[in-house]
Amino acid sequence: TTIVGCIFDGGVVIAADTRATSGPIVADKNCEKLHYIAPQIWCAGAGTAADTEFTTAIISSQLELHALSTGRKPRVVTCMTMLKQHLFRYQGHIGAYLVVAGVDPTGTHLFTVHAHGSTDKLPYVTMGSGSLAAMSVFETKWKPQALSREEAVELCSEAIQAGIFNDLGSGSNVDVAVITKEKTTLLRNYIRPNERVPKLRNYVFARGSTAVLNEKITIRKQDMGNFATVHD
Ligand SMILES: C#CCCCC(=O)N[C@@H](Cc1ccccc1)C(=O)N[C@@H](CC(C)C)B(O)O
Repeated sequence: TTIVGCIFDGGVVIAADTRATSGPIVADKNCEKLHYIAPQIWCAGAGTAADTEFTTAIISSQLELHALSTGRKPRVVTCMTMLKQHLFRYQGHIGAYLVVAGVDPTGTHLFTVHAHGSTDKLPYVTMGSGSLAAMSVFETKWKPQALSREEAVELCSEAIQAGIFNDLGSGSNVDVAVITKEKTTLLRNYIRPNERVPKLRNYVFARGSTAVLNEKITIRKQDMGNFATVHD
């Protein structure tokens, strides 16, 4: 997996590839790694598919109950804290490596949460087996000046593509989610760089397509008797 997150002036972008693997086998060529937590909080997941799916669903549910009991909009830091405490309790046995991003009344936030429960708060992050390929893009192209929405989307898309093309654990398509104060936009399969083109069913070549450079006919000794002696 390659997953990334990047803050821009007005919100935050997260993106992911769509490959699920089981050893050397591609188990799913177009799976979803961007998970809904709350209207303006989304999570990208790497690691064990089941663990990322269930962990985000459980915390999404708990966060909704928390928002209802407080009567306030859910905060990204609350989501991050619930995730880290859950994962720490299981001492890393829940293989969920998450990028948590969103906008709440306190502002725009981007965190990473690792399976053992450690967290980081940064302006751009990468996770998964393709994270080094993706980080090479950020370390080369990211700038401290505020990025525009388009710049952030392009940068995240390029970082994911670095993972898709250089990491065997990543592949297929690019999914993107753009979260702003106004709304969240999920761009499923934003880029499809590995479309499978229809294969030609049959290959017919005209005679002479391949030049015959020389011909050599050998008759076996024991076959010599099989030819009538021809005299003019
Ligand atoms: C078979 C099957 C379904 C997917 C199995 C499955 O979790 N694959 C994992 C790799 C893995 C991990 C731990 C045990 C085995 C296999 C996988 O593809 N993880 C990607 C993210 C998830 C959300 C798709 B990525 O991190 O590479």
